[in-house]
Amino acid sequence: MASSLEPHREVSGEMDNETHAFVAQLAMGSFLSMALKTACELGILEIIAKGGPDAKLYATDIAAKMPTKTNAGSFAPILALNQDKNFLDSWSHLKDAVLEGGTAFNRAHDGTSRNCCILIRDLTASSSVGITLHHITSKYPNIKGINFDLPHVIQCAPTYPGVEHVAGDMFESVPEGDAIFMKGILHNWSDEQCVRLLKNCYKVIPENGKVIVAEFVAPLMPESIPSVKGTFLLDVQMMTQFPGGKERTKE
Ligand SMILES: C[S@@+](CC[C@H](N)C(=O)[O-])C[C@H]1O[C@@H](n2cnc3c(N)ncnc32)[C@H](O)[C@@H]1O
Repeated sequence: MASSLEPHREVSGEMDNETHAFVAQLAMGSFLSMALKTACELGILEIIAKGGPDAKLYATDIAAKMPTKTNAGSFAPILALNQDKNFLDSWSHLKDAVLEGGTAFNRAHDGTSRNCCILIRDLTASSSVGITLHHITSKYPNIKGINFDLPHVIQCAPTYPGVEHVAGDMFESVPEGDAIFMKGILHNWSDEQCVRLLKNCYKVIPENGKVIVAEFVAPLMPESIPSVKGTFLLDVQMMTQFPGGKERTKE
């Protein structure tokens, strides 16, 4: 008999985004109970329910009604609340089951983006042991790659053709490159730390250089689909493991 946990299609080779998101959900499932426990302890569910069915509550509105006082300053609980609330909102069936009250939502900002085309000769990447860079240089052997990471990580990195391993601290400086590719790096760090890192990247790229960032994009409105649930699971994981870490919206 078919169950909602069974995959809906055959997956061969590369996983598609929704399948990957579903696997991530299973792997990070414990964050749902952690977020729910925190929401209960902070009284978030009661506050939203008390707002009534038509209430539109921002995270700051909910934070203002919370009796809990923390030592972390006023910004930290609001930030944490946003992350926890987005995550819970993306589990709409849970929200519907628990809440009879209003909807909580986030402030929207307009933003624009543009596409760019890049030609890379030297590519610097912060990428652990260099596997991502190896995928790139094996397909495009004209690209020379520099895998940059902390010394204890570089120590364990295997040798790949076209990939040079360089050890250092990206908050001090990063190696030069026509392009700098960072996958899953910025979400570990606070906005201030990201700015510091991005400034270090800017210093070492040429005038027409590129900094390429690969991250999950958090939507402005939580939706109950696997890719969004996965992004907010990761958001909660970042919040719990890295001070200031978070998944960011496109803006
Ligand atoms: C989330 S992992 C990167 C994941 C990898 N890019 C991938 O796609 O699988 C973050 C990496 O940043 C490295 N890192 C952390 N602090 C660093 C620093 N100050 N300087 C350089 N690398 C650092 C970590 O050692 C780790 O390998």
